Amino acid sequence: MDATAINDSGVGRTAASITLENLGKVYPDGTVAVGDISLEVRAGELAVLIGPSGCGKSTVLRMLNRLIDPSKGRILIDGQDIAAQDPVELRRHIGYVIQNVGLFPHQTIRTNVGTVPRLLGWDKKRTRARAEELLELVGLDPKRYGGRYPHELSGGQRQRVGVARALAADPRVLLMDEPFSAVDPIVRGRLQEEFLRLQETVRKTIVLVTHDIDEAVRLGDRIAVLAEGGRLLQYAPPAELLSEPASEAVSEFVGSDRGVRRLAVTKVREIMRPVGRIEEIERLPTVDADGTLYDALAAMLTSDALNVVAVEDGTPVGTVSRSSLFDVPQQKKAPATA
Ligand SMILES: Nc1ncnc2c1ncn2[C@@H]1O[C@H](COP(=O)(O)OP(=O)(O)OP(=O)(O)O)[C@@H](O)[C@H]1O
Repeated sequence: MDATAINDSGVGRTAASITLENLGKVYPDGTVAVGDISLEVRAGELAVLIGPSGCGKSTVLRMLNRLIDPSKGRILIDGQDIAAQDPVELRRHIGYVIQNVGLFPHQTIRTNVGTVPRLLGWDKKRTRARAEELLELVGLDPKRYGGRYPHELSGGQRQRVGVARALAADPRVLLMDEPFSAVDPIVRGRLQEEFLRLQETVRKTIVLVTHDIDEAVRLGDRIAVLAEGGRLLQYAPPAELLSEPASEAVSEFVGSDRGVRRLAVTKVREIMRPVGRIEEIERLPTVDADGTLYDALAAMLTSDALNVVAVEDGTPVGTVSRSSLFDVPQQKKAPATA
C-alpha cells in the first residue's frame, strides 16, 4: 500500500473539518437522543464516539450525513452548514461504513466498490480503474477478488470491501458505525492495524462509532465519551482520557472496561518482573509466560497466592503480582498531523 497507488482525483488532499455546534436531537416521541453537543474534528483526524447503548452515537452519525435532521444546533463541514446542502449530493461526498457492511449481494466486488463513482457519472473505464485501485489499497488483489460476489469472501474481506467502497469517490468525510464489530477479535485486531496504516495514507476526516474502549484508544486521535441523553462527558486524546478523566463517570467507563479487557488480551510476559524479587518462588503457583493475565489471576486465586511465577519450558522466567494485574498502563499516541 504505497502512496503512488492513490493517484486518482487526489485522495488525501480533500479531508474536511467537521464542527458540531450545540447539536441536539429529540425524536418525535420525546426521546432526547442527543442533548447539546459541541465539538470539532480537525481535517484529517479520526474522532471516536463512544458510550453505552442508546447514548445517541448513531444519531449523531446519521445527522452528519443528513439521514436525519437535528432538532437544534448546526453541523458545519469545512465551515459550510450542511442544512443548506442537498442531502443526496452531500451523501455522495461522505463515505459511510456500517456494521455487516451492507454490500449488494448480487453485484461483484468490483461493481460494489464502483457504486458511488457510477452515481457521480464517472465513465466505465475510470470507475473500473478506481475500483481496482481501491481494492489494492485495502489489500485485496483485484484480479483475484474483483469478480467475486460478497458471499464468496470472508467477513474480514467484506469489511475491507466496505471501506474501499466508502473511499471510492474520494469523500471529504468518512463515517464508520461499529465497522469492525461483526468480525472475531483476531480479525478485528488485524483490520484495525490495516485501517490505521490506510488512514496514514489517505488522511480522511473520520468519525467512528464504537462501544469498545480498546478500539477507541487504538484508533482515535480524539475520543468523545457520551452518556445517556446524548450528553458529551469528555472530548480528548486517548492518553488524556485515560490519565485525566474529566469526571467519575468517564473514569468508570474508561477504567473498568480497560482493566477487564486487559486481563484477556495481555500476555504474562508483557508485565512480568525479573525473577529474584520474591523469595521462595518454588512455593508459588506457576503460569506459562505466554498465558494471559486471566490465567495468572486464576492460578493465584486457586492457590490463594499474591504472586505467580511465569515459566517457559518449565524454567522460571519472571514473576507477576496480583496488584500489578490491575495497573492500567497509560497509552501514549503520537499527535495527529492534520
Ligand atoms: N426513530 C427513533 N424514534 C424514537 N427514538 C429513537 C429513534 N431512533 C433512536 N431512538 C432512541 O434514541 C436514543 C439514541 O439512539 P442511538 O441509536 O443514536 O444510540 P446509540 O448510542 O447509537 O446506541 P447503540 O450503541 O445501541 O447502537 C435511544 O434511546 C433510541 O432508543
